[in-house]
Amino acid sequence: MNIISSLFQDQKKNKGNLKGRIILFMFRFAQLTNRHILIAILLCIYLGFYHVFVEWFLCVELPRKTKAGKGLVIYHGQALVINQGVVFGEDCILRNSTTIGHKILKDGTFSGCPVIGNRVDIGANVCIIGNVKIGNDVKIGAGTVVVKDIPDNCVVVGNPARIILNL
Ligand SMILES: CC(C)(COP(=O)(O)OP(=O)(O)OC[C@H]1O[C@@H](n2cnc3c(N)ncnc32)[C@H](O)[C@@H]1OP(=O)(O)O)[C@@H](O)C(=O)NCCC(=O)NCCS
Ligand SMILES: CC(=O)OC[C@H](N)C(=O)O
Repeated sequence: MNIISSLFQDQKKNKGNLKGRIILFMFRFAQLTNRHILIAILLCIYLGFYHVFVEWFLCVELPRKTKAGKGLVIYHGQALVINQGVVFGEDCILRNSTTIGHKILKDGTFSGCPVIGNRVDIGANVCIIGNVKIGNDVKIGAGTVVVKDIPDNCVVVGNPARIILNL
């Protein structure tokens, strides 16, 4: 993944959305520390600042280890919680009050995390949990709870998510 080109694409996609731009700039910069332990050591004060400012003040948990393709958009962002194991494709949209992460299995271990395709538009108040795969070109309606795989090219809504439209 090219962090610098992702950074430029994110900025382009978040035009007019200063808060999204700031969060994503700081996220991509924090991702540089994934490249080598020495970079992480050099930037440890920055990582502390990223953690306090973005997580505590802006209420967006977007760990530096989360994999995200270029062109990520964050609208509003409050109460957005993403697990570090989540993978996003390119040009995905995230909004407020959304949780994407793993679940605790019956034996007490953690499941895998969602793998999300390209051009997935995730509405407000969505939960996507567990080892699920979301296809490309998917719209996930506000308030949807996703616990199973979603195929390409569709719109899903509800709890549990159901397809209302094939695109
Ligand atoms: C899912 C979504 C993309 C569908 O938009 P749309 O294609 O214009 O769909 P429609 O409004 O024509 O609704 C189609 C049907 O789905 C239902 N529906 C739409 N969105 C729904 C949702 N989020 N949850 C449950 N049902 C929903 C409608 O009630 C309608 O049902 P009906 O056919 O029985 O009357 C949109 O409703 C949505 O939720 N977008 C998220 C945007 C968002 O989060 N905005 C907040 C900004 S912070
Ligand atoms: C809450 C709202 O309407 O926000 C609009 C914004 N463009 C979005 O899609 O998130």
